[in-house]
Amino acid sequence: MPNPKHYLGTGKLKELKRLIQVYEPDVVFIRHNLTPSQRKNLIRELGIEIIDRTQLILEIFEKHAFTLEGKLEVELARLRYELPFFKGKGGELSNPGGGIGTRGPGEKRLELDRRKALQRMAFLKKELKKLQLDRQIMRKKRQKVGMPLIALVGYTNAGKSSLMNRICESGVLVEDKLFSTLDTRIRKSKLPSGREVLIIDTVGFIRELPHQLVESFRSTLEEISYADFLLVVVDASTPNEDGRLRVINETLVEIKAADVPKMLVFNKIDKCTNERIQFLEGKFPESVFVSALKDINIDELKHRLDKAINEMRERYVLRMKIGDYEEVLKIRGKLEILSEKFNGDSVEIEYITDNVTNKRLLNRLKEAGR
Ligand SMILES: Nc1nc2c(ncn2[C@@H]2O[C@H](COP(=O)(O)OP(=O)(O)OP(=O)(O)O)[C@@H](O)[C@H]2O)c(=O)[nH]1
Ligand SMILES: [Mg+2]
Repeated sequence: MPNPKHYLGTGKLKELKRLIQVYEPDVVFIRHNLTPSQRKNLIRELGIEIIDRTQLILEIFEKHAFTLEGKLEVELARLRYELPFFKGKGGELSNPGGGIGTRGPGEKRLELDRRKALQRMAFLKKELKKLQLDRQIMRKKRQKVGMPLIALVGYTNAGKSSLMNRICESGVLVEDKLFSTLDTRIRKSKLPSGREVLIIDTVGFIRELPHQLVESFRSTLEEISYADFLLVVVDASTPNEDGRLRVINETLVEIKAADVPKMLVFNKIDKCTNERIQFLEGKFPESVFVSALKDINIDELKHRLDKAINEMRERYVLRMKIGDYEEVLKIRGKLEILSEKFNGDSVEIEYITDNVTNKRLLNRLKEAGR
Protein backbone atom coordinates (compact mmCIF):
# COMPACT_ATOMS: atom_id res chain seq x y z
CA MET A 1 0.00 0.00 0.00
CA PRO A 2 1.53 3.33 -0.98
CA ASN A 3 1.75 5.78 1.89
CA PRO A 4 -0.72 8.59 1.12
CA LYS A 5 1.60 11.29 2.39
CA HIS A 6 4.86 10.46 0.63
CA TYR A 7 3.79 7.61 -1.63
CA LEU A 8 6.77 5.70 -0.19
CA GLY A 9 6.55 3.91 3.15
CA THR A 10 8.80 5.02 6.02
CA GLY A 11 11.31 2.24 5.41
CA LYS A 12 11.66 3.01 1.71
CA LEU A 13 11.89 6.71 2.44
CA LYS A 14 14.76 6.11 4.85
CA GLU A 15 16.52 3.90 2.33
CA LEU A 16 16.08 6.49 -0.39
CA LYS A 17 17.50 9.21 1.86
CA ARG A 18 20.56 7.10 2.43
CA LEU A 19 20.99 6.44 -1.29
CA ILE A 20 20.70 10.15 -2.02
CA GLN A 21 23.42 10.86 0.51
CA VAL A 22 25.68 8.27 -1.04
CA TYR A 23 25.16 8.94 -4.73
CA GLU A 24 24.11 12.61 -4.69
CA PRO A 25 21.84 12.38 -7.75
CA ASP A 26 20.33 15.49 -9.37
CA VAL A 27 16.89 14.03 -9.57
CA VAL A 28 14.89 11.04 -8.33
CA PHE A 29 12.55 9.32 -10.75
CA ILE A 30 9.49 7.54 -9.31
CA ARG A 31 8.05 4.99 -11.67
CA HIS A 32 4.46 5.76 -10.70
CA ASN A 33 2.09 8.66 -10.72
CA LEU A 34 2.24 10.84 -7.64
CA THR A 35 -0.45 13.22 -6.47
CA PRO A 36 0.66 16.86 -6.34
CA SER A 37 0.84 16.79 -2.57
CA GLN A 38 2.83 13.55 -2.51
CA ARG A 39 5.34 15.08 -4.86
CA LYS A 40 5.47 18.29 -2.82
CA ASN A 41 5.94 16.31 0.41
CA LEU A 42 8.67 14.19 -1.11
CA ILE A 43 10.54 17.21 -2.45
CA ARG A 44 10.29 18.83 0.97
CA GLU A 45 11.37 15.67 2.76
CA LEU A 46 14.26 14.77 0.47
CA GLY A 47 15.34 18.20 -0.71
CA ILE A 48 15.69 16.97 -4.27
CA GLU A 49 13.77 17.25 -7.54
CA ILE A 50 11.27 14.43 -7.98
CA ILE A 51 10.00 13.33 -11.38
CA ASP A 52 7.07 10.97 -11.68
CA ARG A 53 5.76 8.91 -14.58
CA THR A 54 3.43 11.51 -16.00
CA GLN A 55 6.17 14.10 -16.01
CA LEU A 56 8.58 11.76 -17.73
CA ILE A 57 6.03 10.91 -20.39
CA LEU A 58 5.32 14.59 -20.89
CA GLU A 59 9.02 15.09 -21.54
CA ILE A 60 8.99 12.29 -24.10
CA PHE A 61 6.00 13.79 -25.87
CA GLU A 62 7.67 17.19 -25.76
CA LYS A 63 10.67 15.72 -27.54
CA HIS A 64 8.35 14.28 -30.18
CA ALA A 65 6.13 17.26 -30.73
CA PHE A 66 7.15 18.17 -34.26
CA THR A 67 3.91 19.81 -35.16
CA LEU A 68 2.35 22.97 -33.86
CA GLU A 69 -0.64 20.92 -32.77
CA GLY A 70 1.59 18.50 -30.93
CA LYS A 71 3.37 21.34 -29.19
CA LEU A 72 0.12 22.91 -28.05
CA GLU A 73 -1.17 19.55 -26.88
CA VAL A 74 1.94 19.01 -24.78
CA GLU A 75 1.66 22.47 -23.26
CA LEU A 76 -1.98 21.90 -22.42
CA ALA A 77 -1.25 18.51 -20.91
CA ARG A 78 1.54 20.00 -18.84
CA LEU A 79 -0.70 22.78 -17.53
CA ARG A 80 -3.42 20.26 -16.72
CA TYR A 81 -0.86 18.26 -14.82
CA GLU A 82 0.60 21.26 -13.01
CA LEU A 83 -2.65 23.02 -12.18
CA PRO A 84 -3.19 21.20 -8.87
CA PHE A 85 0.28 22.35 -7.78
CA PHE A 86 -0.88 25.96 -8.03
CA LYS A 87 -3.55 25.37 -5.40
CA GLY A 88 -3.05 26.74 -1.91
CA LYS A 89 -3.88 24.76 1.20
CA GLY A 90 -7.44 24.12 2.38
CA GLY A 91 -9.57 27.01 1.20
CA GLU A 92 -7.12 29.78 2.01
CA LEU A 93 -7.12 30.99 -1.53
CA SER A 94 -10.85 31.12 -1.95
CA ASN A 95 -11.23 33.04 1.29
CA PRO A 96 -8.95 36.04 0.87
CA GLY A 97 -7.83 37.68 4.06
CA GLY A 98 -10.37 35.81 6.15
CA GLY A 99 -9.60 34.30 9.56
CA ILE A 100 -6.39 32.61 10.60
CA GLY A 101 -5.08 31.84 7.14
CA THR A 102 -4.03 35.30 6.04
CA ARG A 103 -2.19 34.87 2.82
CA GLY A 104 1.48 35.51 2.42
CA PRO A 105 2.95 36.90 -0.78
CA GLY A 106 3.82 33.40 -1.96
CA GLU A 107 0.21 32.33 -1.99
CA LYS A 108 -0.83 35.45 -3.83
CA ARG A 109 1.69 34.58 -6.50
CA LEU A 110 0.27 31.08 -6.66
CA GLU A 111 -3.22 32.38 -7.20
CA LEU A 112 -1.98 34.64 -9.97
CA ASP A 113 -0.20 31.74 -11.62
CA ARG A 114 -3.30 29.66 -11.39
CA ARG A 115 -5.45 32.28 -13.04
CA LYS A 116 -2.86 32.76 -15.76
CA ALA A 117 -2.64 29.01 -16.27
CA LEU A 118 -6.41 28.75 -16.65
CA GLN A 119 -6.41 31.58 -19.19
CA ARG A 120 -3.60 29.99 -21.12
CA MET A 121 -5.42 26.64 -21.08
CA ALA A 122 -8.56 28.21 -22.50
CA PHE A 123 -6.47 29.85 -25.21
CA LEU A 124 -4.70 26.58 -26.05
CA LYS A 125 -8.00 24.72 -26.27
CA LYS A 126 -9.32 27.31 -28.70
CA GLU A 127 -6.20 27.12 -30.86
CA LEU A 128 -6.33 23.33 -30.86
CA LYS A 129 -9.93 23.43 -32.06
CA LYS A 130 -8.84 25.57 -35.00
CA LEU A 131 -5.98 23.23 -35.79
CA GLN A 132 -8.29 20.24 -35.69
CA LEU A 133 -10.36 21.89 -38.39
CA ASP A 134 -7.20 22.48 -40.44
CA ARG A 135 -6.34 18.86 -39.98
CA GLN A 136 -9.71 17.78 -41.31
CA ILE A 137 -9.21 19.91 -44.39
CA MET A 138 -5.72 18.48 -44.80
CA ARG A 139 -7.08 14.98 -44.56
CA LYS A 140 -9.64 15.63 -47.25
CA LYS A 141 -7.02 17.05 -49.57
CA ARG A 142 -4.86 14.05 -48.95
CA GLN A 143 -7.73 11.75 -49.85
CA LYS A 144 -8.23 13.67 -53.07
CA VAL A 145 -4.60 13.13 -54.01
CA GLY A 146 -5.53 9.50 -53.71
CA MET A 147 -2.43 7.94 -52.21
CA PRO A 148 -2.97 5.39 -49.45
CA LEU A 149 -1.75 6.55 -46.07
CA ILE A 150 0.39 4.08 -44.18
CA ALA A 151 1.14 4.69 -40.50
CA LEU A 152 4.18 3.38 -38.66
CA VAL A 153 3.13 2.48 -35.13
CA GLY A 154 4.76 0.74 -32.19
CA TYR A 155 6.74 1.24 -29.06
CA THR A 156 9.16 4.05 -28.68
CA ASN A 157 12.66 3.07 -29.86
CA ALA A 158 11.37 0.21 -32.06
CA GLY A 159 12.94 1.92 -35.06
CA LYS A 160 9.89 3.51 -36.71
CA SER A 161 11.68 6.67 -37.80
CA SER A 162 14.69 4.72 -39.06
CA LEU A 163 12.39 2.48 -41.04
CA MET A 164 10.60 5.50 -42.45
CA ASN A 165 13.92 6.84 -43.71
CA ARG A 166 14.64 3.52 -45.39
CA ILE A 167 11.26 3.14 -47.03
CA CYS A 168 10.93 6.69 -48.26
CA GLU A 169 12.68 8.46 -51.06
CA SER A 170 16.01 9.71 -49.89
CA GLY A 171 14.95 11.89 -47.05
CA VAL A 172 12.45 13.92 -49.05
CA LEU A 173 9.83 15.35 -46.80
CA VAL A 174 6.39 15.65 -48.27
CA GLU A 175 6.38 19.38 -48.17
CA ASP A 176 3.66 19.94 -50.69
CA LYS A 177 1.45 22.78 -49.55
CA LEU A 178 -1.40 20.31 -49.57
CA PHE A 179 -0.15 18.82 -46.39
CA SER A 180 0.62 22.21 -44.91
CA THR A 181 3.65 22.84 -42.81
CA LEU A 182 1.89 21.40 -39.79
CA ASP A 183 2.68 17.87 -40.56
CA THR A 184 6.23 17.16 -41.56
CA ARG A 185 6.12 13.57 -40.47
CA ILE A 186 4.51 12.49 -43.72
CA ARG A 187 6.67 11.34 -46.60
CA LYS A 188 6.11 9.75 -49.95
CA SER A 189 7.33 6.36 -51.04
CA LYS A 190 7.09 4.47 -54.32
CA LEU A 191 6.37 0.76 -54.00
CA PRO A 192 7.75 -1.80 -56.51
CA SER A 193 4.50 -1.81 -58.53
CA GLY A 194 4.84 1.92 -59.03
CA ARG A 195 2.06 2.67 -56.55
CA GLU A 196 2.84 5.77 -54.56
CA VAL A 197 2.00 5.79 -50.87
CA LEU A 198 2.28 8.26 -48.03
CA ILE A 199 4.02 7.13 -44.89
CA ILE A 200 3.36 8.79 -41.56
CA ASP A 201 5.62 8.43 -38.56
CA THR A 202 3.95 8.46 -35.15
CA VAL A 203 4.96 8.89 -31.57
CA GLY A 204 5.77 5.61 -29.85
CA PHE A 205 3.23 4.00 -27.58
CA ILE A 206 4.15 4.01 -23.97
CA ARG A 207 3.01 1.33 -21.61
CA GLU A 208 0.21 2.32 -19.31
CA LEU A 209 -0.07 5.74 -20.79
CA PRO A 210 -1.75 7.71 -17.99
CA HIS A 211 -5.34 8.30 -18.88
CA GLN A 212 -5.25 12.08 -18.78
CA LEU A 213 -2.44 11.94 -21.33
CA VAL A 214 -4.28 9.67 -23.73
CA GLU A 215 -6.99 12.34 -23.61
CA SER A 216 -4.51 15.13 -24.34
CA PHE A 217 -2.88 13.43 -27.27
CA ARG A 218 -6.01 11.90 -28.64
CA SER A 219 -6.08 13.96 -31.81
CA THR A 220 -2.44 13.20 -32.58
CA LEU A 221 -2.96 9.51 -31.98
CA GLU A 222 -6.34 9.49 -33.69
CA GLU A 223 -4.65 10.36 -36.94
CA ILE A 224 -3.60 6.70 -36.93
CA SER A 225 -7.23 5.64 -37.25
CA TYR A 226 -7.44 7.51 -40.56
CA ALA A 227 -4.58 5.53 -42.04
CA ASP A 228 -5.38 2.95 -44.69
CA PHE A 229 -2.78 0.52 -43.42
CA LEU A 230 -0.60 0.10 -40.36
CA LEU A 231 2.93 -1.17 -40.13
CA VAL A 232 3.30 -2.35 -36.55
CA VAL A 233 7.00 -2.11 -35.81
CA VAL A 234 8.43 -4.29 -33.04
CA ASP A 235 12.01 -4.45 -31.83
CA ALA A 236 12.86 -8.12 -32.40
CA SER A 237 15.96 -7.93 -30.25
CA THR A 238 14.19 -7.39 -26.93
CA PRO A 239 12.20 -10.12 -25.20
CA ASN A 240 8.52 -10.10 -24.23
CA GLU A 241 7.13 -9.30 -27.66
CA ASP A 242 3.77 -10.69 -26.49
CA GLY A 243 3.43 -8.06 -23.78
CA ARG A 244 4.34 -5.26 -26.15
CA LEU A 245 2.00 -6.50 -28.86
CA ARG A 246 -0.81 -6.68 -26.32
CA VAL A 247 -0.26 -3.06 -25.29
CA ILE A 248 -0.08 -2.00 -28.95
CA ASN A 249 -3.39 -3.71 -29.68
CA GLU A 250 -5.02 -2.22 -26.59
CA THR A 251 -3.86 1.23 -27.59
CA LEU A 252 -5.13 0.72 -31.14
CA VAL A 253 -8.54 -0.16 -29.73
CA GLU A 254 -8.47 2.91 -27.52
CA ILE A 255 -7.72 5.24 -30.44
CA LYS A 256 -10.28 3.49 -32.65
CA ALA A 257 -7.70 2.14 -35.07
CA ALA A 258 -8.25 -1.54 -34.33
CA ASP A 259 -9.99 -2.16 -37.67
CA VAL A 260 -7.26 -0.75 -39.87
CA PRO A 261 -5.52 -3.60 -41.75
CA LYS A 262 -2.00 -4.13 -40.52
CA MET A 263 1.23 -6.00 -40.93
CA LEU A 264 3.73 -6.90 -38.25
CA VAL A 265 7.33 -5.84 -38.90
CA PHE A 266 10.10 -7.14 -36.68
CA ASN A 267 13.00 -4.74 -36.81
CA LYS A 268 16.62 -4.92 -35.60
CA ILE A 269 17.19 -8.49 -36.74
CA ASP A 270 20.88 -7.59 -37.07
CA LYS A 271 20.95 -7.71 -33.26
CA CYS A 272 19.25 -11.12 -33.03
CA THR A 273 20.64 -14.63 -32.95
CA ASN A 274 19.46 -17.02 -35.65
CA GLU A 275 17.56 -18.97 -33.02
CA ARG A 276 15.66 -15.88 -31.97
CA ILE A 277 14.71 -15.05 -35.58
CA GLN A 278 13.60 -18.63 -36.24
CA PHE A 279 11.56 -18.61 -33.07
CA LEU A 280 9.78 -15.40 -34.07
CA GLU A 281 9.28 -16.61 -37.65
CA GLY A 282 7.60 -19.72 -36.31
CA LYS A 283 5.41 -17.74 -33.98
CA PHE A 284 4.49 -14.95 -36.42
CA PRO A 285 4.63 -16.53 -39.88
CA GLU A 286 2.83 -13.60 -41.52
CA SER A 287 5.29 -10.97 -40.40
CA VAL A 288 8.33 -9.42 -42.08
CA PHE A 289 11.82 -9.39 -40.56
CA VAL A 290 14.02 -6.42 -41.31
CA SER A 291 16.86 -4.27 -40.15
CA ALA A 292 16.37 -0.59 -40.81
CA LEU A 293 19.89 0.13 -39.66
CA LYS A 294 21.65 -2.47 -41.83
CA ASP A 295 19.19 -2.21 -44.72
CA ILE A 296 18.19 -5.88 -44.57
CA ASN A 297 14.95 -7.06 -46.22
CA ILE A 298 13.64 -3.57 -46.88
CA ASP A 299 12.82 -4.51 -50.48
CA GLU A 300 10.94 -7.53 -49.22
CA LEU A 301 8.98 -5.27 -46.88
CA LYS A 302 8.07 -2.96 -49.77
CA HIS A 303 6.94 -5.93 -51.89
CA ARG A 304 4.80 -7.27 -49.08
CA LEU A 305 3.30 -3.85 -48.49
CA ASP A 306 2.53 -3.52 -52.18
CA LYS A 307 0.85 -6.89 -52.19
CA ALA A 308 -1.11 -6.25 -49.02
CA ILE A 309 -2.47 -2.98 -50.37
CA ASN A 310 -3.44 -4.55 -53.67
CA GLU A 311 -5.11 -7.40 -51.87
CA MET A 312 -7.35 -5.19 -49.87
CA ARG A 313 -9.83 -5.67 -52.68
CA GLU A 314 -13.38 -6.57 -51.82
CA ARG A 315 -16.83 -6.70 -53.30
CA TYR A 316 -19.04 -3.73 -52.53
CA VAL A 317 -22.61 -2.81 -53.32
CA LEU A 318 -23.66 0.80 -53.45
CA ARG A 319 -27.05 2.34 -54.17
CA MET A 320 -27.24 5.99 -55.11
CA LYS A 321 -29.07 8.63 -57.12
CA ILE A 322 -28.32 8.50 -60.82
CA GLY A 323 -27.02 12.08 -60.61
CA ASP A 324 -24.36 10.95 -58.15
CA TYR A 325 -23.26 8.13 -60.37
CA GLU A 326 -20.94 10.50 -62.21
CA GLU A 327 -18.76 10.62 -59.10
CA VAL A 328 -18.41 6.87 -59.38
CA LEU A 329 -17.71 6.99 -63.08
CA LYS A 330 -14.84 9.41 -62.53
CA ILE A 331 -12.85 6.59 -60.98
CA ARG A 332 -14.36 3.85 -63.06
CA GLY A 333 -10.93 2.58 -64.08
CA LYS A 334 -10.25 1.65 -60.49
CA LEU A 335 -13.48 -0.28 -60.10
CA GLU A 336 -14.27 -3.64 -61.54
CA ILE A 337 -18.01 -3.23 -62.05
CA LEU A 338 -19.92 -6.50 -61.77
CA SER A 339 -23.43 -5.22 -62.30
CA GLU A 340 -25.50 -2.04 -62.67
CA LYS A 341 -29.20 -2.01 -61.90
CA PHE A 342 -31.17 1.12 -62.79
CA ASN A 343 -34.42 1.63 -60.97
CA GLY A 344 -36.30 4.91 -61.38
CA ASP A 345 -33.94 7.71 -60.35
CA SER A 346 -31.52 5.46 -58.53
CA VAL A 347 -28.89 2.95 -59.48
CA GLU A 348 -27.40 0.03 -57.61
CA ILE A 349 -23.91 -1.00 -58.57
CA GLU A 350 -21.90 -3.97 -57.50
CA TYR A 351 -18.15 -3.67 -57.86
CA ILE A 352 -14.79 -4.92 -56.69
CA THR A 353 -12.03 -2.56 -55.66
CA ASP A 354 -9.39 -2.09 -53.02
CA ASN A 355 -10.74 -0.56 -49.86
CA VAL A 356 -8.54 2.50 -50.19
CA THR A 357 -10.30 3.40 -53.42
CA ASN A 358 -13.63 2.49 -51.93
CA LYS A 359 -13.10 4.62 -48.85
CA ARG A 360 -12.15 7.50 -51.11
CA LEU A 361 -15.25 7.02 -53.21
CA LEU A 362 -17.50 7.00 -50.15
CA ASN A 363 -15.81 10.14 -48.88
CA ARG A 364 -16.34 11.86 -52.20
CA LEU A 365 -20.01 11.03 -52.12
CA LYS A 366 -20.21 12.16 -48.49
CA GLU A 367 -18.36 15.40 -49.24
CA ALA A 368 -20.73 16.14 -52.06
CA GLY A 369 -23.34 16.04 -49.29
CA ARG A 370 -25.04 12.98 -50.60
N1 LIG B 1 20.74 -2.48 -34.32
C1 LIG B 1 19.73 -1.81 -34.88
N2 LIG B 1 19.40 -0.61 -34.37
C2 LIG B 1 18.36 0.04 -34.94
C3 LIG B 1 17.65 -0.49 -36.05
N3 LIG B 1 16.67 0.40 -36.37
C4 LIG B 1 16.78 1.42 -35.52
N4 LIG B 1 17.79 1.22 -34.65
C5 LIG B 1 18.23 2.10 -33.58
O1 LIG B 1 17.22 2.16 -32.58
C6 LIG B 1 17.14 3.46 -32.02
C7 LIG B 1 15.73 3.99 -32.14
O2 LIG B 1 15.40 4.17 -33.49
P1 LIG B 1 14.25 5.17 -33.96
O3 LIG B 1 14.10 4.98 -35.42
O4 LIG B 1 14.50 6.54 -33.47
O5 LIG B 1 13.02 4.57 -33.16
P2 LIG B 1 11.52 5.09 -33.10
O6 LIG B 1 10.64 3.90 -33.11
O7 LIG B 1 11.29 6.12 -34.13
O8 LIG B 1 11.46 5.74 -31.65
P3 LIG B 1 10.48 6.89 -31.12
O9 LIG B 1 10.46 7.98 -32.14
O10 LIG B 1 11.08 7.27 -29.83
O11 LIG B 1 9.11 6.27 -30.93
C8 LIG B 1 18.16 4.30 -32.77
O12 LIG B 1 19.33 4.34 -32.01
C9 LIG B 1 18.39 3.51 -34.06
O13 LIG B 1 19.66 3.73 -34.60
C10 LIG B 1 18.05 -1.76 -36.55
O14 LIG B 1 17.51 -2.30 -37.52
N5 LIG B 1 19.10 -2.36 -35.92
MG1 LIG C 1 10.67 8.16 -34.02
